Amino acid sequence: MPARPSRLTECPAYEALAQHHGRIAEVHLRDLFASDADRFRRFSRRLPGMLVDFSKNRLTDATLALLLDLARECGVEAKRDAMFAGEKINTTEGRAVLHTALRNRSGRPVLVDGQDVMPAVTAVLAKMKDFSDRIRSGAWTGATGQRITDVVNIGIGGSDLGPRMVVEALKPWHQPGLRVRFVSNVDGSDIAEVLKACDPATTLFLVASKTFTTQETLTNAHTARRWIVEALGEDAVAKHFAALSTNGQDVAAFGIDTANMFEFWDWVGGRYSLWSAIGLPIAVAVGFERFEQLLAGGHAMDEHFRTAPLDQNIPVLLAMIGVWYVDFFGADTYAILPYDQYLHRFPAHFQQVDMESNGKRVTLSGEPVDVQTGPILFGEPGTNGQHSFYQLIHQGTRMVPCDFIAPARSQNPIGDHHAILLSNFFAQTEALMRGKTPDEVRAELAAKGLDEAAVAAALPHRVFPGNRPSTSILVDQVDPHTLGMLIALYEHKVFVQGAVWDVNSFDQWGVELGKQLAKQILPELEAGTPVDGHDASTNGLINAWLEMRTGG
Ligand SMILES: O=P(O)(O)OC[C@H]1O[C@H](O)[C@H](O)[C@@H](O)[C@@H]1O
Repeated sequence: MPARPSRLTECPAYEALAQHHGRIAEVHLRDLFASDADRFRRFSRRLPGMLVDFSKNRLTDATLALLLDLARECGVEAKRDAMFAGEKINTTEGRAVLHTALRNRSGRPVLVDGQDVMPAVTAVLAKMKDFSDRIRSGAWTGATGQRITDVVNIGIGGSDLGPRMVVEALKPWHQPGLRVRFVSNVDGSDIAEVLKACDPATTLFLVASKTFTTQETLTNAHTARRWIVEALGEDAVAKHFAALSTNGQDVAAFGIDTANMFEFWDWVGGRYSLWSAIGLPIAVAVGFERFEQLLAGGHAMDEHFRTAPLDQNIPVLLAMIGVWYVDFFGADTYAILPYDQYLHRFPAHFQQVDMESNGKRVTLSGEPVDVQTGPILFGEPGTNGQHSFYQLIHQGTRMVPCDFIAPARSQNPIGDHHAILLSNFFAQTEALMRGKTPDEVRAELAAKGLDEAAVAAALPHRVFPGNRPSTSILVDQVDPHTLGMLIALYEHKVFVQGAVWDVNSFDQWGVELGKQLAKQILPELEAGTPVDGHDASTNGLINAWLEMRTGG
């Protein structure tokens, strides 16, 4: 593979795209649809159970060809193959990136440092099956012999968002009488509210932390441990705690029997870890068989990503469309809008996956990037978002590319709810694309009997420019397999964008500084004497808090 130019803007396709952008920026999507009856067919792709329509994006055949040229010039295919092959593509941490091995159902070995990781993956899966079966059947009992009714996952970041999102998404498959709860925030209110709802005799904690050093998780875990020990005694810990971690030593030091530890490995990134032992709360909530279906869905998307030609490759297409908006249209933001209540944590999970992966400012070789990188991601389920922030998406000054996701079939087919939901799903993308022209507004207002002056005054406020891009993803239903496909699709999309921007999508050094400073400040707060070692604002805030905290 010829080396890519050190700067993205020096890639021939980048230059060509910049010129092409000048031409396409003037073109309205309404006209692209009007002039091409075949546009939907040409700009949509299907996989079993999934339709991805990207025809309502600001692109033509020429755009797509150039975007795929750019992907090739950036070596996306070789980087993808390097990831699947277990090369240490997380260069700042010297680690392979192999969440794909966790869901590898192919029987092919996956080598890290010459060693096949699959036997260890399979062994942990077997242990997860055994454990989740025993919790669900009631064979695992607490210290007093009662069955477990509440499993509380204590974790944060990747050790919370992914499993929490999936557990929420698969609620129709939860076992009655067995609740899976999540505690993440170090704010004591988070754990306090969960403990209020639980009985120590029937509660089991999963302490989920890749490093087992995360302050929030350990603080919450210690509080949970005290709660169990106070109610049931020290010996109860073994029956009421398990750990999901890569760090056996610290798990043992915490006092959790390593027999109750579910291992994973440094080649699993935190935000990609829901497929690993971190997925144990998922297996407990919906059963191991369905957890395996989730893995199978992820694997199906891996196979597609690994083998499909770029112009058929859905993660690649979505990634390059994203690059198009970020780098050529200057779009700073990006919205994921699931029209499915069960997917309400999907945007929150991908906020971490995307923003922690590609929120980077230097290339792999440490040079400042010469283009914008990861966008600001936000989202809420439809239709709720429609009554909140969609106004800005329709009529604000910024372009906000949106992904709309909906299931064809509802898990709760009640009356006409689903048809109403989907009518909104279809209507929003149509409205964003078409907009409403001055002529249309004029005719509408005139029909209402408004006089000319009133029409003229109202007109600018009622016009929708349209031409606002969206991608629609329709899935058969939100079930474990489809959800696995969807998650892996977005993971790979983020990967491809990171490959184009030439950043390390698998480290997160930006999280460290605040952590270090908090460690310095905590003893100052505990000492309780006024401070003067920080900047004036930080000193002022700390000293004010020291006064205010007593409520005096
Ligand atoms: O799983 P842990 O080691 O406890 O890490 C939990 C989270 O905290 C870190 O600060 C990172 O920003 C996240 O990527 C990670 O998922």
